[in-house]
Amino acid sequence: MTAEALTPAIQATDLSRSYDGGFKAVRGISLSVPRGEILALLGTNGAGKTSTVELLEGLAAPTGGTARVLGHDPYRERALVRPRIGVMLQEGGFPSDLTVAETVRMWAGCTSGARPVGEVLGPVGLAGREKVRIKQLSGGERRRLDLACALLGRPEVLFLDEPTTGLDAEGRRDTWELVRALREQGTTVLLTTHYLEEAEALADRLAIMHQGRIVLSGTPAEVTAAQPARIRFTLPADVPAARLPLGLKAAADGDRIEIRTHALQEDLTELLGWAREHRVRLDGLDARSASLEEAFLDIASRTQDTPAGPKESVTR
Ligand SMILES: Nc1ncnc2c1ncn2[C@@H]1O[C@H](COP(=O)(O)OP(=O)(O)OP(=O)(O)O)[C@@H](O)[C@H]1O
Repeated sequence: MTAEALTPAIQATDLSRSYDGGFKAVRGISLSVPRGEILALLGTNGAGKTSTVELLEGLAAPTGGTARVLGHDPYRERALVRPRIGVMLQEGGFPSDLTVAETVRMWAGCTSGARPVGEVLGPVGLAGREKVRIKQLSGGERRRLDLACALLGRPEVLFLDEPTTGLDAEGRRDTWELVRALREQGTTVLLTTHYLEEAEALADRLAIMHQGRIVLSGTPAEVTAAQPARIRFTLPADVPAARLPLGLKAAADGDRIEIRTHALQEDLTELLGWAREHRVRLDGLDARSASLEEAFLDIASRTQDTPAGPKESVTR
């Protein structure tokens, strides 16, 4: 195996970016995406995802730290990196009077080794729409056209910034299939998304950004496992929460009880055993494992003053 094949497709080390006026949008993030993997970058609005992706795409110079794409600095060595990557921005911004085919041909003119128009329109579901003008396309169709253009140069690394925003459920699934097929062919993908189920369905690894930092990362299973599971129920009015077994870390909100636990099966067994022994009815009993959504909401609820915790990196 060559040295290049062993280099991660995308690597960021302590990367940061400040805008004019001094606002720090990216505050020292480190991540590494091996070749042929999909990394989903998640975060609330303004977390710094696009600012980060733009650094990795070579569209802006970092204020600090380093970025490497296919072993090169994407900003300083743009001429080397650009032909090997595909970029789907949040808003393609194509001239609205051009047709679909004209747009792809125009884009192909700026792409080294561009494949034929039909080869990219078919997979994104725009076959037969060649003569339609951009202004007549739906929002979802424009997103597909953005994707078609990003695929023109058979990129080794593909950056997708919110690729399925505006797509209906079927269009979203089709895009997922396409992205999975690209991974099968060895393409490395970095995607940002607001859809947690998209990240869960596609990504080998996730990184959740908050206020310019990566605060949680790992495989979808690891990120979810870091969160406690929850058991909820209501106790009868004549049973005070203090009578619950001490080992259960229960919090009461009126008569509604919540237990957050990393040992769901054991704690649920203990609770049900106690309820049976004392003939207590647990109304509205609900036990559920942690979800990515909970991990995300927990992070999103952190305020500016809350420390972001130890700096975590997405490395293997
Ligand atoms: N050109 C700019 N000048 C100054 N501040 C900017 C600029 N672009 C972005 N920002 C700020 O940087 C922060 C991060 O923005 P960024 O677009 O990277 O976040 P994001 O995670 O991609 O958000 P979204 O999910 O809304 O797309 C935001 O507070 C934003 O207002």
